[in-house]
Amino acid sequence: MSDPTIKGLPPPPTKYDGSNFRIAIVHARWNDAIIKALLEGTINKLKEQGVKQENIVVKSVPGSYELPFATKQLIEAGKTQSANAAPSMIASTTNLLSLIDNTTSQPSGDSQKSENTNTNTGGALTKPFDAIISIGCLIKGSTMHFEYICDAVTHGLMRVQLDTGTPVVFGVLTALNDDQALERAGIGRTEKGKGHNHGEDWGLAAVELATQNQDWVKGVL
Ligand SMILES: Nc1c(NC[C@H](O)[C@H](O)[C@H](O)CO)[nH]c(=O)[nH]c1=O
Ligand SMILES: CC(=O)[C@@H](O)COP(=O)(O)O
Repeated sequence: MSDPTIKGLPPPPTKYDGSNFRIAIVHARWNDAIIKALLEGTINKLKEQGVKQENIVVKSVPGSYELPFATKQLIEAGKTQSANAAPSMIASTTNLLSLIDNTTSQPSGDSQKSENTNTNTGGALTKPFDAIISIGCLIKGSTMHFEYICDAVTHGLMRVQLDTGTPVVFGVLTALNDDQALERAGIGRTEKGKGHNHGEDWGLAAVELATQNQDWVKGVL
């Protein structure tokens, strides 16, 4: 086992506030016991940073090979949902303003703000996703299938985030055996102990990148 004082993710440089973020998680179902542990670790860490349960959207696909396509489609679906919600948001804001001052008022610049933080009647945000976490677990078998899927998924997820401008956290374990995967899901069963749930690192990365990206897209450094 590597030296934990050397390898690993240090605490984030600052405490991030995830309370206004909308995060999507898309996970494969292969190697389900490991996926379930990773998913729990990810969601717990998101909520620990203030992301609300109603603003965490979870979808699943059969295997890791489907992750890049599903991730891309989820990002686009979030943008479409936000655009569809915007007119109703403006209308309801206008109606509310006219009720308040009893005169018809044009949507203020604030309506732009409401478009960016749309909420529907359920309280869940309907703005585009601030980050996506793509979770899978690939375990080497006896053929080259493992190598090809690992390579395709890795490059596919990187391309999705660069093409869309939405942060995509790489939550895919590429394990050579079951125990390597179990240890990285925090449910190890050998003398090495339970290990560390990498889902926690992915939850941290999602909120950090969402925070930094909201400044970068506005030209704030
Ligand atoms: N062997 C694993 C797979 N294989 C399935 C593929 O990901 C894919 O669903 C299939 O080829 C149909 O397109 N998936 C994993 O996530 N983990 C594995 O260990
Ligand atoms: C990651 C895989 O696709 C792998 O589990 C498939 O196993 P095999 O190479 O024995 O078919």
